[in-house]
Amino acid sequence: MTILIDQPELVGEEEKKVLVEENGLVLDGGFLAPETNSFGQTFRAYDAESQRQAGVENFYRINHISQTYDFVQRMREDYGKLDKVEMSIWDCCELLNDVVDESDPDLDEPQIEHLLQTAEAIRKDYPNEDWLHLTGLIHDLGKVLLHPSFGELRQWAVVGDTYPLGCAFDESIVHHKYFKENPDYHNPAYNTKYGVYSEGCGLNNVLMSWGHDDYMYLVAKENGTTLPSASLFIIRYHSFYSLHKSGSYKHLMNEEDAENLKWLQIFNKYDLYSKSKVRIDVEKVKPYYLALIEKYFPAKLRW
Ligand SMILES: O[C@H]1[C@H](O)[C@@H](O)[C@H](O)[C@@H](O)[C@H]1O
Ligand SMILES: [Fe+2]
Ligand SMILES: [Fe+2]
Repeated sequence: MTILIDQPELVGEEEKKVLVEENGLVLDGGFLAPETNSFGQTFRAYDAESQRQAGVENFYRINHISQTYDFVQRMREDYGKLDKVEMSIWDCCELLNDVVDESDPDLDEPQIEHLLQTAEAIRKDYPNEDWLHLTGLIHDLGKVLLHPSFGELRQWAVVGDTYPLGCAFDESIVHHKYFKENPDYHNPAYNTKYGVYSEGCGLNNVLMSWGHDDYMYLVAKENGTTLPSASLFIIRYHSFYSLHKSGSYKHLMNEEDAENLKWLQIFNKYDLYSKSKVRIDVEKVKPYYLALIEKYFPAKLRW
């Protein structure tokens, strides 16, 4: 059951309401989602005419044709070695200064802005969950795969929504039609509801399309982060919109996934709706995040 609690703070005309579950989990920290993005469109309107539409659709065409079960296995094996670079979390944030994501209809700012906008929006509504602030800061760091020192992967292998391989592609996935040209689409071992999986097998056993989510999850875990399991879950599945937004693929989840999904759904609002042209003063907030990084990560990580 969820309870509505009035917040004394007034936001414009509206009074802030906070949704709290019986177990104390704050489902809605009072975040008021804007109706339109900085291009005047609703968020994630993949078919609406806009200056980014054609580029984004072309991105998904290539992504859907190229992500296969075999490809993901090879990438996980190669990048799982973490033998590319040694650097700190903050160094990586700075590398993302130059990265713009071609899959995103709502944002054309450098990625470091998005990281700080997400983290700061969470911090405002959930001041005591410092692990969630840091999760906001690092959730997209895997986009560093686009950087020359990481083999300069193409955008289709790094960004965009993610989905399972090894079972049928669900209709709720953005621009689903392009999967018809993916070899796995025609492979009977991979194109049924369960494919190579079984009921409740747990997402940990599911091979997701390769990109910044799974890579950053591997980096955080293998470098021994002390962040809680909900944080690792958020990092790993934040682009899995067909699950956390559309509710598809729930038959593959286990109980732990179901618990963690609640946090992911909270996180998603901040990840999506904090995207704006309002810049954060990096130097001002840097000391706070450096302290958090020190609390949850070693000084240097293997990437
Ligand atoms: O275009 C966006 C972007 O690449 C995000 O980082 C990712 O998490 C989203 O799922 C995707 O739709
Ligand atoms: Fe992301
Ligand atoms: Fe993000």
